[in-house]
Amino acid sequence: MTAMLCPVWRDTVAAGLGPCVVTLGVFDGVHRGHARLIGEAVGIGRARGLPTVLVTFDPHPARVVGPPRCTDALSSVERRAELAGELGVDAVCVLSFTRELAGMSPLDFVARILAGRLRAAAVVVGGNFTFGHRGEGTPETLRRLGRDYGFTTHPVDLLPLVSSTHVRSCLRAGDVAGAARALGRPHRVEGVLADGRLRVEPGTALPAPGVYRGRLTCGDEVLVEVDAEGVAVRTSRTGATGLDFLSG
Ligand SMILES: Cc1cc2nc3c(=O)[nH]c(=O)nc-3n(C[C@H](O)[C@H](O)[C@H](O)COP(=O)(O)O)c2cc1C
Ligand SMILES: Nc1ncnc2c1ncn2[C@@H]1O[C@H](COP(=O)(O)OP(=O)(O)OP(=O)(O)O)[C@@H](O)[C@H]1O
Repeated sequence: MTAMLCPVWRDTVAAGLGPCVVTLGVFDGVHRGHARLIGEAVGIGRARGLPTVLVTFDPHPARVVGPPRCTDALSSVERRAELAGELGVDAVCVLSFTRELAGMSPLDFVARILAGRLRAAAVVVGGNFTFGHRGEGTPETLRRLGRDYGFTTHPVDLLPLVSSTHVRSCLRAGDVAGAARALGRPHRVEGVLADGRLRVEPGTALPAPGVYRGRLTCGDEVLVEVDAEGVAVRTSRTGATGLDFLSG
């Protein structure tokens, strides 16, 4: 499939952005639950004739605040934007998740960012979404504040058993088929091939050590071995590529 062009804005929005539909969250991996949320946002945008903006956080909030947990990346921000674009999103806005952002109250976040910067006319979140200092804001908080700040709030029922955490634990167990079921497509890692090894960004979510069948972006099916050092790929190709994990 050809990648849809989806602009990525970092801590800013396009000049002259008018009212828009916003969907909010980390969206790591853009799994089937995220796709449900994005579908709802895009549907509202089309019905109202407004652009849809996906707002995401980088780095993962759990790397900055809260109890430590695995945040190995299922996707880069650029890959998230590519997948969101394929689902009809018009632009991705990346908010740097700093301690300063983490300290903002739900009211400040709504007033300064959602209403002030993004001019949100509608906000779509999953039923379990939290935001603001100590994660005190909920979809109900958004609904209440939205009445004052001029946006509607649309909480979406969670697709059961699908989360980025679940995909990460499938991968840790070497269950690339389970990861693909939750994602709606095979898990992809991106990197640079040289001398039969794929160099990936530190912090990339890899399946457990073992041998897998994979497919490079060029279409070649390849044997892949994940080991303590990283990823060995049986190919003579070199250069930047994606690698989809097809089966274990
Ligand atoms: C303005 C703002 C402040 C936040 N402050 C905290 C915080 O103090 N502690 C915390 O654990 N998470 C905090 N978060 C993270 C959220 O609870 C949540 O993880 C994040 O919005 C991503 O939502 P999602 O996990 O549903 O994608 C904050 C988020 C936002 C947007
Ligand atoms: N299964 C799901 N169905 C529908 N919406 C979801 C689902 N999982 C998450 N969302 C929503 O998608 C947005 C992004 O959520 P987030 O990236 O935290 O997903 P997550 O899969 O729960 O991640 P993690 O497992 O790392 O906490 C949030 O608004 C969240 O409520």
